[in-house]
Order: sequence, then structure tokens, then C-alpha cells
Amino acid sequence: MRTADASSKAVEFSLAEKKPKVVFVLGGPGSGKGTQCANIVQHFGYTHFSAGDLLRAERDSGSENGNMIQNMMNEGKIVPSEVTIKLLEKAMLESGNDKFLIDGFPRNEENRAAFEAVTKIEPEFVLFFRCTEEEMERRILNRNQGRDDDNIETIRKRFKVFLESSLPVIEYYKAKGRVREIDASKSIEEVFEAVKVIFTPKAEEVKKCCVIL
Ligand SMILES: Nc1ncnc2c1ncn2[C@@H]1O[C@H](COP(=O)(O)OP(=O)(O)O)[C@@H](O)[C@H]1O
Ligand SMILES: Nc1ccn([C@@H]2O[C@H](COP(=O)(O)OP(=O)(O)O)[C@@H](O)[C@H]2O)c(=O)n1
Ligand SMILES: [Mg+2]
Repeated sequence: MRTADASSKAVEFSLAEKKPKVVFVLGGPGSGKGTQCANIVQHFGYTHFSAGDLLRAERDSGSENGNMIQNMMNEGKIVPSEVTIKLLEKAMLESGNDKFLIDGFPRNEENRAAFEAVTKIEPEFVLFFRCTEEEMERRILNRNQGRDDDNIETIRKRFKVFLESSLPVIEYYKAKGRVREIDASKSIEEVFEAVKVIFTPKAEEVKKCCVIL
């Protein structure tokens, strides 16, 4: 039997076997990724994994990587892919679902290339929440989740990492026609209206349209 602790070879085989559907959810810190993923889960049957949440849980579990993760997060830096991908694989394999929202990943080229090499999974599409820095900063400073990295000094570092390392990943998928971009500066409800259009199967849109007619 393949377990979560199985060798990476077996895990790779198992994920390839299951061929899960993956949507990457990207956007700057505070753009609303987690908020909208919770809405998508309720309406569209996906399972949501936030790379940041998985890393924080790993840090808090007393793992040998705990200090490294904490130090990277405090600097707004991106944890080596090996660590994050193992956590994502384990979570996906244990979930039993076959549709995943992967939030805050891939955050740099190393994340992207390593995930593809290890899992052989290509995302269905990339949901990109575009938001101004001014608005993201305001949201993070009001977030009140007790996160050490939600302070102005670290926020500025995270914005820089987003521009330098994460935007190129979005550009990579844009060139492949896989990015679905949303104006995330609007209210939570307005953003979700735009999200719903993207996740609603085309046939259902036609059905709705026919009922109205
Ligand atoms: N569209 C929005 N308008 C105003 N506040 C929002 C919006 N989306 C999310 N928020 C709030 O902003 C903060 C950051 O949202 P979050 O979903 O944690 O973003 P991310 O995961 O991208 O960092 C949270 O406190 C959330 O309640
Ligand atoms: N793929 C990822 C995602 C997050 N992280 C780390 O986790 C931190 C918080 O990520 P997050 O996704 O929870 O943050 P938000 O964008 O939700 O504010 C990042 O600043 C990184 O230090 C990472 O190293 N690699
Ligand atoms: Mg988040």
C-alpha cells in the first residue's frame, strides 16, 4: 500500500496515476487568495491547500525544518521547493479528492519547474488575482491572524519577492494561454462574481441562459 510516507518514487507514481486536476491560485500577499479559495471550495467541490499554511503547520510541528521555515518567512523568502512540494504531495494524496486549488504556489521558477518534474502535473489554469500594493498592504495590516510576517518591514520584502520571482511564473503561464486574471482590488463579493464565471462549466452557463430565455 502507498502511504503518505512512501518513497518519492511511489508518491510520484500515485499522483500520476490519479491525474488530479490542479488550479494554481496566485497573486501578491494580501490579494485575497485564501479568502476566494474558501468560496470556491464551497461552490465548486475543490480541496484547497495553501502552501503558506502547510509551511506554517510544518514549522509548528517541531519538524527539523522548523527554524529554516521560520527564518525564510521572516525575511519574506521562498522556502526550497523540496520542502514545500513534499507537503503538497502528502496533502493531495491524503485528501481523497481529485480537484485541488493550490494557493501561493508556485511562487518562483524553482517551485514551478520542480513541481512539474516531480508530479508531472500541468495546471488546468492559473487564477491570478491582480491587486494594487496599496490595497494589499492595507489588507495585510488589518488581517489580524497573528502572523509574524504581517509587519510592514516584511510586507515590503514580500512585495519585492512577488515582483521579482512570482510575476515571472505568471508570465510563463500567460505565454501558454493558461492565466485567468481577475481584478482583485474590488470587494470580496465582486471578486467572487468574476471567479464564478471562470469556474462555471460552459454547458451550465448555456443552460442558465436557456432557462432565462
Ligand atoms: N476583496 C477584498 N476586499 C477587502 N478585503 C479583503 C478582500 N479579500 C480579502 N480581504 C481581506 O484581506 C486580508 C487578506 O486576505 P487573504 O485571503 O488572507 O489574502 P492572501 O491569501 O492573498 O494573502 C484578509 O483579512 C481578508 O479578509
Ligand atoms: N510556495 C511558497 C509559499 C509560501 N512560502 C512562504 O510562506 C510565506 C507566506 O505565504 P502565504 O502564501 O501564506 O502568504 P500570503 O500571500 O497568503 O500573504 C511566504 O512569504 C514565504 O516565506 C514559501 O516559501 N513558498
Ligand atoms: Mg494566504
